[in-house]
Amino acid sequence: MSEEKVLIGVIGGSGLYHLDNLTFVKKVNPKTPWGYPSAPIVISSLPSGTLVAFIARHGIGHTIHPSDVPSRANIAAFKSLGVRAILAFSAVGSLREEISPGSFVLPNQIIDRTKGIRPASFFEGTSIVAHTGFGDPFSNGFVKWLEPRVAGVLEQEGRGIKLFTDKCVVVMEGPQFSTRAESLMYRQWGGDLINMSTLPEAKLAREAELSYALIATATDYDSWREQEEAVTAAEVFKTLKANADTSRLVAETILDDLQAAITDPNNGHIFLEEVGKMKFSIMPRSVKQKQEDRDKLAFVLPDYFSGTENDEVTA
Ligand SMILES: CSC[C@H]1O[C@H](OP(=O)(O)O)[C@H](O)[C@@H]1O
Ligand SMILES: Nc1ncnc2[nH]cnc12
Repeated sequence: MSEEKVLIGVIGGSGLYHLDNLTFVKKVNPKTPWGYPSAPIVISSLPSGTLVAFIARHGIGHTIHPSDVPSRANIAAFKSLGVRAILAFSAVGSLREEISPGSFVLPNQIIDRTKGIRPASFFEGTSIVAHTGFGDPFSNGFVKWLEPRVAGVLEQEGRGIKLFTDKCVVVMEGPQFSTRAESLMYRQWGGDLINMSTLPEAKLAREAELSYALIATATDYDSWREQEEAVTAAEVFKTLKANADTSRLVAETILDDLQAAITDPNNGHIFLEEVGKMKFSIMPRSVKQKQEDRDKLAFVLPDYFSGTENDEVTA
C-alpha cells in the first residue's frame, strides 16, 4: 500500500454518501485515540492522480444520529492521513426567504445550539487545557478560494442554482426539528441556515489546525413561515438527491484545483492559515500534565506533543 499523503478530506452529509467519477484506491479505518471514524475512509484518485479521502458523516446507510457522529475520530483520522484541508457538505434548513431550497451557501459564522452532550474538544478528559480561537469558525481563506469556483460550477450546471456567502448557520442538537418559536428566534438572532452537524466538527478541525470550509445545501424552509407547513424529513428528501448530485459535480470539478492550490508555494499559505494557532491556545506545560494525555494529543498535534525532552516544564 502506498504511504502517499492525502491532502484533501471530504465529509459527505445527508444524501452524500460517496463521490463520483473517482478511481477507488483503498479503504482505511484508522483507530484513533477517540475511536473509529463514522465509516471506513474511502481514498480515491481523480484522473490527474490527486488523492481524496472521503468520510460519510452518518455512516454508509445513514445509521449515525447527528448527536452521535464520532467527529473527534473523523477529524483525527483525516489528520493521521496527512489531510490539510477539509471540505464538508451539509444539508441545511433555510431561515431566509431568498435562500430557497436547492440553493448553495458558503457560511462564515455559526451559532451553537447543541446541548453540550457531544464531545467537542480533543482536550476533553485530559489533564491539558486549551482555549482555541473560534471567532472565525471557518477558514476564511479557504472559503474565499471556494467562492468563485463553486459559483462557476453552478453557473455551468445551468439550472439557476443560487450561491450565497457570508451567512450564519445555527447548529442545533436534534434529532427533532425546531419548533416554530425557535425557528423565528433563530432568525431574530441573525441565523440564516440551520443544521445539526457543523459542530463540533468545525471546532475539532480548528483544534487539529486543519483548514475547514462548509458547502451548505438548502433542503427546506425550516419552520418559521407562518402560513406554511413546518419542516418534515419528507420535505428535506425532496431536494436531497438533486443537491447531492450537484455537490458531487462541485467536488469533482474543483478538487484538482484545490490540490494544486494547497501545494502551490505561492498560494499554499491560504491552507496553512490555521497551522501554528494552537501554540497560543494550549496552557503552558506543567508537571501536572500526564504523559499519557500528551501522547494521546500527539495523534492530532504532533508538533506540540511528541517532543518531550527539551520543553520547558512549569510546576
Ligand atoms: C436529513 S435532515 C437532518 C439532518 O440533515 C443534516 O445532515 P448533514 O449536516 O450531515 O447533511 C442535518 O445536519 C441533520 O443531521
Ligand atoms: N430544517 C432543518 N433543521 C435542522 N437540520 C436540517 N437539515 C436540513 N434541514 C434542516
